[in-house]
Amino acid sequence: MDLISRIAAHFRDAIALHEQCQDTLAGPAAAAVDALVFALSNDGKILACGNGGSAADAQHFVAELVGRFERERLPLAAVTLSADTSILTAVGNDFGYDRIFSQQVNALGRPGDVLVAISTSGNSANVIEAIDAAHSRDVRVIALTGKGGGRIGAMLTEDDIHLCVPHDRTLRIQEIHMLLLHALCDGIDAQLLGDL
Ligand SMILES: O=C(CO)[C@@H](O)[C@H](O)[C@H](O)[C@H](O)COP(=O)(O)O
Ligand SMILES: [Zn+2]
Repeated sequence: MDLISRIAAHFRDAIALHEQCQDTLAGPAAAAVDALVFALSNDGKILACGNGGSAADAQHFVAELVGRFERERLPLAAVTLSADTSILTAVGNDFGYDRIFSQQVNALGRPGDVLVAISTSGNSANVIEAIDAAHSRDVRVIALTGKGGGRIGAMLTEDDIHLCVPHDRTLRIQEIHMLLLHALCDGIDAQLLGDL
């Protein structure tokens, strides 16, 4: 396949997946907005984590909550668990990589908080341990996954919210995850500030 056809195929595949997700994920994403707004309006905070590209997505999402999205508003309480290199290296070095997020959930998580846990495979051990820690601390979980949800899909409770992208390629799943995270920011602002 020549390079232009190869790139065009990315667009075609992404368009088809976006259309599919428009039908299946808008409802669960609206429930996620309600959960986030409820937490933020009741002194709760948002913790977000993921590995690799999902670490960048978590950071991107939190920056838009603490800073701003499209409109000026009060800063919102949110922390990225995948951004502090000293914590990540100390906990990873002393206790193991699987504990890098759960240690922070145990340090920071309080009942009424929300953990936004991002894993395209649904199988990253450190994200799984973070969700376990969230459950033990009455922190609600919003999980963004793909590939059928993996072990994370199987461990979520009725109180949690699962946004599972129906695709097997990490890059496509990440593209929808970022759209979802922007939709969550937009929904939060619409609830707090009114429709644009
Ligand atoms: O961004 C990418 C691939 O697009 C990679 O950095 C990717 O995020 C990493 O391989 C992650 O370790 C994958 O973890 P996960 O999404 O399965 O939890
Ligand atoms: Zn990537």
